[in-house]
Amino acid sequence: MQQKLFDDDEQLLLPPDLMEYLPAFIPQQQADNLFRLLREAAPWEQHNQVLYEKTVITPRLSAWYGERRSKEGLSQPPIPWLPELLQLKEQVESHTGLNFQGVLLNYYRNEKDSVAWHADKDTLPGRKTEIASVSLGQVRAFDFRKKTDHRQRYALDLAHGSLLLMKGDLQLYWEHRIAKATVPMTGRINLTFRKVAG
Ligand SMILES: O=C(O)CCC(=O)C(=O)O
Ligand SMILES: [Fe+2]
Repeated sequence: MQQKLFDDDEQLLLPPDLMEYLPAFIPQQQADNLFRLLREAAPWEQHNQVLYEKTVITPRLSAWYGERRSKEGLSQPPIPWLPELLQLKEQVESHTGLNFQGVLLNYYRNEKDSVAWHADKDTLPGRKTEIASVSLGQVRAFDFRKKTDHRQRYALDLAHGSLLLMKGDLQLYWEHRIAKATVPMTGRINLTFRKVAG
């Protein structure tokens, strides 16, 4: 049976082997508290990225907890978890039956912040990439498109307190992004739980 992931007036029924979406994964109160805590306490950084040979500032802030790897794939010293994040990690793990060693946080401060089309590559050799993505704050549209046919393109609104599980061959054949918005928006924090260690 196909799982329904969009409103009745939207067409796409996403294959449940690629994505699962739970709009109210954590209670409102927990989502409110986490948003406030992380906005104040996370070690936010803004990075440079090379785009078409120009170095530009990444249009969002990011932070890590737990295990992580450098761009070159080298493991980095782990960053200690906050108790509230460990609790969320346990909720995600018990819901998904997966284990995650690290979490990448993105903070989109307003409508001008974004992440460009990409697929996530931090796959362990020989395994499918499974990424559990929790969203807090402002609802933003998550777009995804087929790498080989950009006309196959869909959008999903990621709600405050929601969980999106990306799995299977999604990272292999599809790209995703959070586009800049054309109307004013408040802050959104996204947490992507990742498998880092072996
Ligand atoms: O903010 C999001 O929902 C997506 C973030 C993302 O794609 C990433 O961190 O790789
Ligand atoms: Fe991503």
